[in-house]
Amino acid sequence: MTHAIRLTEVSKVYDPNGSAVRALDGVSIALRRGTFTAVMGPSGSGKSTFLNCAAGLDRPTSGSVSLGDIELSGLTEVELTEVRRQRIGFIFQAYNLLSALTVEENVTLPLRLADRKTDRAFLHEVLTAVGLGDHLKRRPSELSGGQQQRVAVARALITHPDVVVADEPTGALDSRSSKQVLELLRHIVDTMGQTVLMVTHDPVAASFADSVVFLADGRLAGELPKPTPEQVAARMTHLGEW
Ligand SMILES: Nc1ncnc2c1ncn2[C@@H]1O[C@H](COP(=O)(O)OP(=O)(O)OP(=O)(O)O)[C@@H](O)[C@H]1O
Repeated sequence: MTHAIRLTEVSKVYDPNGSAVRALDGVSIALRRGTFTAVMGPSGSGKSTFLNCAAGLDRPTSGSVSLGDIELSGLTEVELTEVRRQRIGFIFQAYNLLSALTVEENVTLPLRLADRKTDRAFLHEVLTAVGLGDHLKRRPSELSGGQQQRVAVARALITHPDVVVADEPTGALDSRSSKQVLELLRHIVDTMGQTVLMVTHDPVAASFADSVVFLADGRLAGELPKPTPEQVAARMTHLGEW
C-alpha cells in the first residue's frame, strides 16, 4: 500500500435553504505515504471541505475516500470516530489545547481517550522533536503561540497516525514561529515517514511541502511539485483573487 489517502470522484453538495452549493466537484487524488502535500486555492474553493472529507470529519455526497485500505464511506459513525481517533492526527489554526492540562497531559490526551497506554520513550522522542522536552509540566497559557502549536503537533503524532492533517496551522503565528512549525512538519515527514496534508493561504508555507494541490470552484486545478513561494504565488494569481 503506497497511498495514505485516496479520494475518488469526491463531490460534496451543501444545500442551505434549497440553494445547493457544490463545494467539491468530482475530486480524485491519491496522497502517497511519507509525503507532505499542501492544498491552496481562492477563498471558498473547497479547501476545508476537501480536508474534512479526506480526514473523515465530513462525509462526501458522492464518491469515495479511503484511508490506507479502509473505505470510509462504509463505516458507521462510531467506526468513523474510531478511525479518526486512531489513525489521523489533527492540527488546527487555533491550537485547541486544553488550558487546564499540562503540556504532557495535552500531548497524551488522544491516547487516554483511546484507552491506550503511553509509550514513555516515544513521548520523549516526540517532545524532543518539537523542542518542548523541558516544558512537560507547563500549561498552555505559559507558552508562546508557536510553542502551543508545537504541542499540538506532538499531540497529533502521539498515536502514530497514518496521516496528519493541518488546517491553516500557521494562520495565527508570526513568521518566525510559522517557520519553526513548518520546519517541524517537514521534519516529521523526512525523519518519521509521516504523511502530512495541510491547507494554507500562504505561498511560503506551501513551499515547505513536496507538492501543492490547487483547488478552484471545488475542482482540482493543477499540482505543483517541488514548489517555490514565487511559483505558488504566480499560480494563485492565475487562479484569481486570493
Ligand atoms: N456547512 C456548510 N453549509 C453550506 N455551505 C458550506 C458549508 N461549508 C462550506 N460551504 C460552502 O462551500 C464552499 C467551499 O467552502 P470551503 O470552506 O471548503 O472553502 P475554503 O477554500 O476552505 O475557503 P476559505 O479559504 O475561505 O476558508 C463555499 O462556497 C462555502 O460557502
